[in-house]
Amino acid sequence: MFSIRALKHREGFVLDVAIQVDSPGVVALFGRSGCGKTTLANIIAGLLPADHAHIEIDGVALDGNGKSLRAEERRIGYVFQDARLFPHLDVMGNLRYGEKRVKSSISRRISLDMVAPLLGLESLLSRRVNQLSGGERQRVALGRALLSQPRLLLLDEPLASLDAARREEVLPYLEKLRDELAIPMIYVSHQFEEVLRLATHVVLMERGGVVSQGRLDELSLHPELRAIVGPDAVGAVLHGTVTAVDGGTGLATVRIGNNSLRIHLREAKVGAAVRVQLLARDIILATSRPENLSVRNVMTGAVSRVVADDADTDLVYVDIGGALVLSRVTRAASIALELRTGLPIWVLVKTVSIRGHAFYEAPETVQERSQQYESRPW
Ligand SMILES: Nc1ncnc2c1ncn2[C@@H]1O[C@H](COP(=O)(O)OP(=O)(O)OP(=O)(O)O)[C@@H](O)[C@H]1O
Repeated sequence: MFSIRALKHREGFVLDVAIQVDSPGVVALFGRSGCGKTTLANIIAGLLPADHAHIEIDGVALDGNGKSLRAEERRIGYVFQDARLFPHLDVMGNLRYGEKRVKSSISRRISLDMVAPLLGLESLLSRRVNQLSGGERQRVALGRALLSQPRLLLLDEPLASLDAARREEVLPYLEKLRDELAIPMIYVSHQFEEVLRLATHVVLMERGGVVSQGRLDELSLHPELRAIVGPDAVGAVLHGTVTAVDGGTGLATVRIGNNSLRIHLREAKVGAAVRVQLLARDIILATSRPENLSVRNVMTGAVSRVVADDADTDLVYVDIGGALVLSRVTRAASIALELRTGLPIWVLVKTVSIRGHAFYEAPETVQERSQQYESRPW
């Protein structure tokens, strides 16, 4: 789907990246401030010339082999931190602007009738830009970008200027774009929460380079990611499948590895693929089967390894059968329990502490949508 190589020298900074993503979905560029995310996004969009670039999206070469398409020829819908709407136009006028930029030779797959309900814009169409909240502005910016019939949406920290409540308001719309339109997206962020909810592939960047890339569950325990998000936000990200939903309690049972977890999930459906994060600080370990506890989620596994995190704390990796969970325990507890590789262990986690809101459709569904998408002549 994406093949990106870019080299750019700036005073005191070198961007040198190679990104290869074969699956459809949302590719998150994640890293600290100044690591080069926006520089790369601008090169992809054709707004910044690189010293060397090879950019291919869905088999279409945008840059490379001596040919570089101009920004307006790339069909990339770029949404920035600030919505950059036209203040003299109302919402409808801003959306129509996106449509006007489309060449007649391109078939229009995305219509205003589709975008308005998808982004909850129906009641806002006649509003002036200065009558919109920050979240609404970003939704209009997304709509305008979509109506330009992009082959790729490039979102550079689209929620960064919003407060937490507004971010929560916009995030479900981004999830809908990912799941219902299956439009390829590159999502630039330094907010792990957003990556956790949206990304299907993560590119971890540091000082102008790619440290690692892959699925978030594979990268969640990467030391560099740990260093960026900090000890309190460190935890295993796991993929599982909903096997049951209890209508009474609203709890979904999610199969992960050889174990099951009960999780609060919005709109959980049996068979849906789910992503959950278990923060290392919330995981309790026991060396014998625990009884008479209020904790609902008890998984079984074996200690995979124990590593020192700091002077007083150990990180314990537990294999729960095909997946690793991380627990942060005091060195004193680690010694008292004689934690060591191979030791059978029970892993406890309170339902309320599981971040299970991030979920997406079964990969095969996304794959199917993507194939439909690719078969369209636009
Ligand atoms: N116009 C410019 N001219 C020279 N150097 C620049 C320019 N813009 C950015 N840089 C430098 O390039 C490096 C990468 O910046 P970039 O904005 O791409 O990082 P980023 O990861 O997007 O950061 P942030 O998350 O803060 O937006 C930084 O060292 C920055 O100082």
